[in-house]
Amino acid sequence: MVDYGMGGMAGMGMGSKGWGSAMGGFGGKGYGIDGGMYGGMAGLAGGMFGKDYDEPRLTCYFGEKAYKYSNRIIEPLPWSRSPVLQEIKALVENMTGESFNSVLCNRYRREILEFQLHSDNEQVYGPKPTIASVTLGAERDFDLREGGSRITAPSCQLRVRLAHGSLLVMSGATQECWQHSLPRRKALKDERINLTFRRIMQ
Ligand SMILES: O=C(O)CCC(=O)C(=O)O
Ligand SMILES: [Fe+2]
Repeated sequence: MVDYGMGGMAGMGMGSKGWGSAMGGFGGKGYGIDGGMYGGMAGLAGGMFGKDYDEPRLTCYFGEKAYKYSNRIIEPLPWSRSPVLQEIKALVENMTGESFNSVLCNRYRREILEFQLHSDNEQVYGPKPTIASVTLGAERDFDLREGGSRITAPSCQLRVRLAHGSLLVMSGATQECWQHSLPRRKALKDERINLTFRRIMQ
């Protein structure tokens, strides 16, 4: 785990070691995630929310409570639909020492598009949330820019390469003081799946 040491206020670490058999399943086709995940993703892409548009990524969400995302409400799929995700969640919890009750899954079908600068600072996560981000498939650059509700003049920027099997942990005041994005890139051969494990306050 590499600690990027953001002055103790915000913390970010990264690592890829220590994955068990769950990750092995992601090497081949279909990433080993069961039909539940793909079913859910296809459902969202098909305009489940009334407004049908071509999203740059397919999204699904597992957890217990509905999730508000870009002015949309995403109903959770039950954990029982994906034993693989349960296994990965347990590994991530073990590695981070945190407990998570939801995971947002993004499957990127057109890598050429960017994921715009944002912070995951919704109230539902509470103050200083820990968000653990797992990358599967294609590598992708992940940019961090200092700024956000508490900082008006951005000063620091950071680029991290998210490799297959990597775990990026954003904690402390990361969401308050930093924004993150995926920069625009040429189309990649492989798809990418990103899993962000989060704790939603009950
Ligand atoms: O795909 C990624 O690495 C980041 C996704 C992200 O920032 C999000 O879902 O909020
Ligand atoms: Fe994010």
